[in-house]
Amino acid sequence: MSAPSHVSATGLILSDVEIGYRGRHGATVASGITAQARPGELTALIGPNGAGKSTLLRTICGLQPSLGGRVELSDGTSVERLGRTALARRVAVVTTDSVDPGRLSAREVVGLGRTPYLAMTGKMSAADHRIVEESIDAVAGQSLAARPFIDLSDGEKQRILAARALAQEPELLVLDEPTSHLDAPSRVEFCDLLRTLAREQQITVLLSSHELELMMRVADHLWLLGPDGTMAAGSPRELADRGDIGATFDRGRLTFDPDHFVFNIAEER
Ligand SMILES: Nc1ncnc2c1ncn2[C@@H]1O[C@H](COP(=O)(O)OP(=O)(O)OP(=O)(O)O)[C@@H](O)[C@H]1O
Repeated sequence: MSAPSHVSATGLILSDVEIGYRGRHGATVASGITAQARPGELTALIGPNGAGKSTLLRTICGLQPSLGGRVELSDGTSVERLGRTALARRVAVVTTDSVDPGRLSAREVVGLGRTPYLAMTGKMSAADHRIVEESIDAVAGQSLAARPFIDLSDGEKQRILAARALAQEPELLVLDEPTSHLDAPSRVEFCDLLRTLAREQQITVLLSSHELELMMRVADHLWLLGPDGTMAAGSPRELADRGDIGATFDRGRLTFDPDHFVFNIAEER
């Protein structure tokens, strides 16, 4: 599958973004967020529970409004200005609860990714079918394609949902904790797959995760959302060397070793 024609070198740009909730129980969750995610790279959003990762991803995907600042795609378009269909042609979202497939086959689930491109008839063209097959190929999913989606394992489902997202031909692929239900080898495989897709198709891939050691190893770029509502961005090595990872996650017996990208748990005293 080739890179979509609309990709550029800029990807996703956040400028002084404020996220949070309006209303009686609303509050600012984080502010002053300025960061970039580039095409061809895997950017991982990490941070402690409640820091605002899901809130930020929803804001980036246009699923909730920002409280301030700008979220822009490669050509400077604000996501909040795009209508639903235009947004779905440029931004694909994978969350664990984002699909209720009934008895749809895995191939039919991937086909849902073509929805933003279909005419009123809802009928897929030969080109749509070709893109669906290429998307299934990209995740090595042909052996799963005819099976009911609901019968697949969590790891297989994640691959098919990634294929559905690819079928949208997005420039930005956003995944909220995509590895949370996977075993250790599947986590590594799925992240490697995302990185390959980012590179080969020049997609900007942004995922959130609590798998800190894994993200330190697989991500090209990290966004670290701190408990104080600020964001630090840089390569895993840069954040480790600056002490940002330890400052955010060291607690009690747990300390981050910046030389080896691992967390150590001290013996109980
Ligand atoms: N609908 C809502 N209205 C008001 N506050 C909310 C709402 N949803 C989430 N919050 C609050 O926003 C903050 C950030 O939540 P969010 O789910 O974005 O964090 P997170 O980093 O994804 O957390 P976790 O790692 O635990 O999934 C939390 O304090 C949460 O209580």
